[in-house]
Amino acid sequence: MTRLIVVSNRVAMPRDRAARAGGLAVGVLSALKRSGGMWFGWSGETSESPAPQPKVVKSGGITYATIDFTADEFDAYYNGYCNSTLWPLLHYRLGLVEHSRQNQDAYMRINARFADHLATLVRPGDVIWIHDYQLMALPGELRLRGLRNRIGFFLHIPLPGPEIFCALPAHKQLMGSLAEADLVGFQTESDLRAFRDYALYEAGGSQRPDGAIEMFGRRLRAGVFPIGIDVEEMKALAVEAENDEEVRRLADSISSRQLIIGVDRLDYSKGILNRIDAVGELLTTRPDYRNRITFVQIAAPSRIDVARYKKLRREIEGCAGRVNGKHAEIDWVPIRYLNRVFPRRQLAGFYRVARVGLVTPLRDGMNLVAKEYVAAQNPSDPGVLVLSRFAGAARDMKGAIIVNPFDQVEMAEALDQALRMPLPERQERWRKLMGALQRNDLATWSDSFLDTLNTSERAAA
Ligand SMILES: O=P(O)(O)OC[C@H]1O[C@H](O[C@H]2O[C@H](CO)[C@@H](O)[C@H](O)[C@H]2O)[C@H](O)[C@@H](O)[C@@H]1O
Ligand SMILES: O=c1ccn([C@@H]2O[C@H](COP(=O)(O)OP(=O)(O)O)[C@@H](O)[C@H]2O)c(=O)[nH]1
Repeated sequence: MTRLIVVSNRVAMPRDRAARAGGLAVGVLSALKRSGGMWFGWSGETSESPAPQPKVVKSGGITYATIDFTADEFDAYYNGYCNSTLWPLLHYRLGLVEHSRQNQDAYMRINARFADHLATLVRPGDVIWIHDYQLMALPGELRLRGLRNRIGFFLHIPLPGPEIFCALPAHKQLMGSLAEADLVGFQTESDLRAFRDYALYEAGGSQRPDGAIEMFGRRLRAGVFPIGIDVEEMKALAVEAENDEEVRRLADSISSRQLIIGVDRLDYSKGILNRIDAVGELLTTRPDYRNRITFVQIAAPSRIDVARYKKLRREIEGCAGRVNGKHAEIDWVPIRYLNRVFPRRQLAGFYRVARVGLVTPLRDGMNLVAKEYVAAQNPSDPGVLVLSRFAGAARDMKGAIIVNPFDQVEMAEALDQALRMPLPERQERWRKLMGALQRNDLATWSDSFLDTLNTSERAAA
């Protein structure tokens, strides 16, 4: 049997799982639990002199192999190139992109170091599945070291068209590296189209009748594999959470009001400011909602050393404070803002108590929170999902109220519609959404990606 080697920047170690938020780790872990194998990546730690060999831990059929970065590498690679250059660029935010050659070099060096370690860990016949924008240079680095294994690459975040992507000075290096993979996977058709456009119109490549893409002298497959969730797990968590102390506290404190919930990493791609303004707009235009709703926004700290994230935190505090200041009454505040990470089992309970799940990113690869919210609902009294059209999740979640997160008025109207929605319509929409989640769950995502990878033709163009 072939062994699966998963490679991602972040590895969710068994001991610190509850402490970190992020859909990639949740998805990868659950895929590895099913197949067993090895997970290689960054430990999440920095040290002055990282050990020359990865630290290896075995648990539950998975071998975890992790390396540390130095503080300087963490700064230039993770805070710098990954999260101040690639992240804003790939989320269509050219105005936020910061670029420096030093950070680009650090990114290339870390990708090369990952390849050095993998070259010693990987056996012939292993299948390598690389995840996300932090490791776009890795397929090329692995080939440079002579590895002939099947390599798959999955991009969890959006890919903009070449008009935007080519602003990146290293666009050719990174796309040239992806071309060394056997399969490149995306969350949506729009991301795949952007990749194809790059191949055809920027790299002078072509598309073969069987769908394979040729560019930079290589032939590879590319496809859409939208990530899903473990629906049964989330359903069970939500039912169990009814007895959780924090969930009870939330439910008791809401009393007869209607709860609107937002759950995100604190990230500008998630549209938290626009969302708070939309709640303010609702209370301004429909004052009868005063004292009848509560909006709970959980914003889990993320990338806290990056300047733009620090600034956003201050902006959210200011924005929530303004809306509360304007609309609060002596015994009620409309917005409860929590700047911390909650374990998923508690989130499941919070989702179930909420009448509205407000998921309005300005741009998002998928957004697993939208899917978790739906799976956690009580079938006899389900809540309503209000979802941004710019989340990958919007592609197949047609039972949601779909909104443009840049349109505050439309969002306030959607909230009003959700809060007033009669039970039969809520149930009908929920059944439709659950159908979509079940047809395309986490197992479907990893199985279909790995099946396609294992059967893809492997040849240079
Ligand atoms: O590792 P961090 O810097 O702490 O960030 C957490 C993860 O955020 C991003 O998640 C993405 O993947 C999700 C699952 O496919 C998807 O639903 C979401 O839309 C994406 O934003 C990031 O892509 C990961 O690499 C990070 O680990
Ligand atoms: O306090 C929190 C906030 C979020 N999450 C989890 O983090 C993931 C976020 O994934 P999503 O795809 O929505 O966005 P990402 O953060 O990966 O961009 C979901 O599984 C959430 O349940 C969590 O465990 N605790």
